[in-house]
Amino acid sequence: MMTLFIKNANVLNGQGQLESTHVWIESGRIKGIFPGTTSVGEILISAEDKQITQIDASGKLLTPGLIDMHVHLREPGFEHKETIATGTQAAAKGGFTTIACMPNTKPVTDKPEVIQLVLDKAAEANGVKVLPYAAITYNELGRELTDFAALKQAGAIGFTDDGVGVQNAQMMKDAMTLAASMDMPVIAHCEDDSLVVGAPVAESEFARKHGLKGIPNESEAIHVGRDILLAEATGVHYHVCHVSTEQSIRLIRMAKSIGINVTAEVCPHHLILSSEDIPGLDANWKMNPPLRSPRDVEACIAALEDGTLDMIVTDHAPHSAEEKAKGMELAPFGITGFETAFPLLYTKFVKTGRWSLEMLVQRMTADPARVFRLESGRLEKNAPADLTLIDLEEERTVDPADFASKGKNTPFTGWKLQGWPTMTIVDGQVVWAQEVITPSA
Ligand SMILES: NC(=O)N[C@@H](CC(=O)O)C(=O)O
Ligand SMILES: [Zn+2]
Ligand SMILES: [Zn+2]
Repeated sequence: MMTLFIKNANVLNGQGQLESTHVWIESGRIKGIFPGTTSVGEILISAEDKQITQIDASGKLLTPGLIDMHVHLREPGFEHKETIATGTQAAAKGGFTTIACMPNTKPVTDKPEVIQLVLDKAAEANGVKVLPYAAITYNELGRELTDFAALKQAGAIGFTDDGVGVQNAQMMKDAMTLAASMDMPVIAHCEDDSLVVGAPVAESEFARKHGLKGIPNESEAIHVGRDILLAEATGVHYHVCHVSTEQSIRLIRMAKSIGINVTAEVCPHHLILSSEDIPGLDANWKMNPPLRSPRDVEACIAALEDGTLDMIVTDHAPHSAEEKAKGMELAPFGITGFETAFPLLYTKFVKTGRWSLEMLVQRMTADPARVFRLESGRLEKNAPADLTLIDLEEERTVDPADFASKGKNTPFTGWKLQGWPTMTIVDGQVVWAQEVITPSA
């Protein structure tokens, strides 16, 4: 076990200010947090392990490791898009220490063996914590509930048919009743297929101009409304995936105000881009839910600010260049997310003064940890040493060629951003660093 001493890092204190801080890590946990004025020698003299790796974090932000509760790692079955090895490497490079992966693989994670396979592959990978979701229905077809008890036993942390909505209300109600009985959450991709019919982008001027069918806002919100009523009836913890519309937000806000157990997430792209930004028929701008109107974008930002939306997730959805080259109508939905998320949000919302750094960090650490009852997500004595170092000053241009992810499908190519992670630590082990670190006595 590595013993780490991170010195002179900038850490957010409870008041939202940055304070120079030393952090001592032993046996995978945070053993001590000291003001930067404390003499390093004095602290280290009491260390049992004398083989201590010191990391000089002067000028860098140190946060709890980032948590991403909605990602696609594509393995098993779609290894040409991503593998658990490449996906966790991309996650680490993006500063993420815990990620929760979706079941729309091939086979779908609808059986304990598939959950086990994901956990085995994750254990062989770089150390980033991988939490698997299991499917609600076999093959995500919406016809028959999976064996929730067996899947929970195998290590699933929740149930979702992400990729598609559960079309049948009784099926969703049965899923919620069963999940509630075993204290497990239901996580929903909200989309009513009868209102979508094969459209690649949102109903918008862009769709009209290019003669494309449009996805209406109601196709999302109608499921949110339905599921809130079912969550009220069953008492389940209901979590809404990738919220993108003003209408969904209105419903979630109302549900929370009367105490229904609903939580929700939002993606960086739905906070930053609208359908008006799509430059042309480039499928790197195609994702589900689609980019909506500027009004929806503003509603998402405001809802994240007031806590109606609880957390930020990337919905990291890698696809191959060949698949994305099929064009706006035929290419699959989805964009990569891990390696741009923090710099995008830092540059667009913190640098501009709209959000505090504290709020951004909370929505990517403490808030997901609270909602999904994870032990990580806080920088405290005795907490797991899941930590991320970030350079808030360095400006770099997004170039997919630099991604560790196999997925190069991003609409953010060429964007100049600040706030790049430089080191990611999981359970006290450095799982990724921009520069090689050598142990020092
Ligand atoms: N978000 C996407 O556009 N695509 C996801 C599926 C999903 O999250 O619904 C994918 O698996 O590619
Ligand atoms: Zn989805
Ligand atoms: Zn997804």
